[in-house]
Amino acid sequence: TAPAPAPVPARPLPYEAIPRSGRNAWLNLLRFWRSNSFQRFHLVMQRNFQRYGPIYRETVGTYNCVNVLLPRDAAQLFQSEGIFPRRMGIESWVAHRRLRNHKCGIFLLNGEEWRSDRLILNKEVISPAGTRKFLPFLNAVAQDFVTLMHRRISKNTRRSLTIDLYSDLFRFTLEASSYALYGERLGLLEESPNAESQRFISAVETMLRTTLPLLFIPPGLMRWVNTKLWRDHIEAWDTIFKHADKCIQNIYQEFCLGQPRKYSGIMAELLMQAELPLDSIKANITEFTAGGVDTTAMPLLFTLFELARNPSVQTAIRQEIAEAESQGPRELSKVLNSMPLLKSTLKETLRLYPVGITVQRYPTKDVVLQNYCVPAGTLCQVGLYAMGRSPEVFSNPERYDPLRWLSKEDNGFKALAFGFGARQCIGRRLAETEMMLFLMHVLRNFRIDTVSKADIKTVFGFILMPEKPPLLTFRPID
Ligand code: HEC
Ligand SMILES: C[C@@H](NS(C)(=O)=O)c1cncc(N2C(=O)c3ccc(Cl)cc3C2(C)C)c1
Repeated sequence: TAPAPAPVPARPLPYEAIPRSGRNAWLNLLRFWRSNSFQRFHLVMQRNFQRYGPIYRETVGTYNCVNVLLPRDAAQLFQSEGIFPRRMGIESWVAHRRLRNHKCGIFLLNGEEWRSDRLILNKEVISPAGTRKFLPFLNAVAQDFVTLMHRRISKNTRRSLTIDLYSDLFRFTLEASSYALYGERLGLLEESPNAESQRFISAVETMLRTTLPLLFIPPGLMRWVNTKLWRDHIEAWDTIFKHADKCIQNIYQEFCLGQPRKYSGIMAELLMQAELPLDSIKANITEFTAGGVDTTAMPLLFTLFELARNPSVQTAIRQEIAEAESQGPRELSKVLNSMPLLKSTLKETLRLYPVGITVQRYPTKDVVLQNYCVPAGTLCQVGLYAMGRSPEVFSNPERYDPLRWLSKEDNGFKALAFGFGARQCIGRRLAETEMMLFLMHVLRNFRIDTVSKADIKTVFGFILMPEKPPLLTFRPID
């Protein structure tokens, strides 16, 4: 009998046929606004995927977007992103820059402007050579964090400390990223951290929190709809820029007095290279300063919690750290590269708790997603939170199991927490290194326990965060 004819690929269905969530865009916005669904945006997306399948269209106000969650559709978006990949802009941020006559950093730039800044910044911020230079700075801060915890515990009659680590983690990530960026210690891990830096940390939190409701309002409207929200947003931005400007001034003075002989951070390298004008360096360094706090603190909190409620994983990592140390003193980057389980633990945390809950792109050519034709220029986004918890993508998705990343299974386009391609997170290496060094030193010195083993509820406040920070117990390991 003749072989069965090859299956003819079904002609892609038209764009209009893509399942849609909710009919009326403005009704959706109202519903969202009233029920404050912005904070549960990641859960709304997850429910929509369960209801409509692996692709659906969403219109909330002026925002129209095609949502996908399968790795192969993420790969399709990567294939069609072009050489100037683009995400949805953040009007309220751009509006502040215009109001204060500041340049934008690469997060807000697009096209040729984005690409020329990005290629210059890559060399100091994300390249292996750049990472090796700032790695020792991050290590020093991670060690100081352990010293701080020992000091606190020694004050206790009990040989343990049960604490809400939230604010300490922000101090750690700001101290570490500022040291890598400016080559200068803020002293946040001392007994009495200085008030100005505390103000900066809370300004970043206020800015992120007020960004959320402003995301969905057309730019012109936002000033009138809710003046308090807008005023708080601008005030927080001004505090952020004032702090970054002070740090930049300090290093700029020193730089003018004579070029530092040894490496003294990313900012100094950019000044010496003189490939970027000073106002572009300032705009980007400000983004990195503010973008390096909450984004890295949250995954550390989630990791410590998961290791506390998965003690066997915690023990296995401690074993891996001991083995890495037993191979004698080596360059730190080599030590980190010999801890695959620790690196997979970060991937596992970011699978269940992705800091950025989506990756967005505007395809530059028509693309077929789930056999639907999506025209070029349509905003598309990969639902990272939903992907990370989808049984179609990960077996036993609710299980915290870092070993899943070490199996020979094809994990292509499944670890997207830092995005993909030329426009992926430029802070990726800084964040990964900072988190690995922190966990290496903390796990080598303390056993982590948690009071409650119940799942942490998450809220979306421009970044994914815990609704209530978990209480963690630190017990020194003699
Ligand atoms: C030091 C700064 C810094 C840190 C730390 C940082 N980011 Fe980013 N991230 C950026 C910047 C800047 C961009 C925009 C890059 C661009 O548009 O070229 C970005 C973009 C992203 C994107 C979008 C990528 C894409 O393909 O569109 C994701 C996702 C992301 N970051 C995730 C993370 C996660 C997860 C962490 C921490 C665990 C993190 N970031 C920490 C600076 C940082
Ligand atoms: C959470 C995630 N959102 S995303 C990029 O995936 O949509 C994200 C990932 N990496 C970095 C950030 N940043 C911040 O937090 C932030 C604050 C203030 C400024 Cl001036 C600049 C930033 C950036 C965009 C760097 C945010």
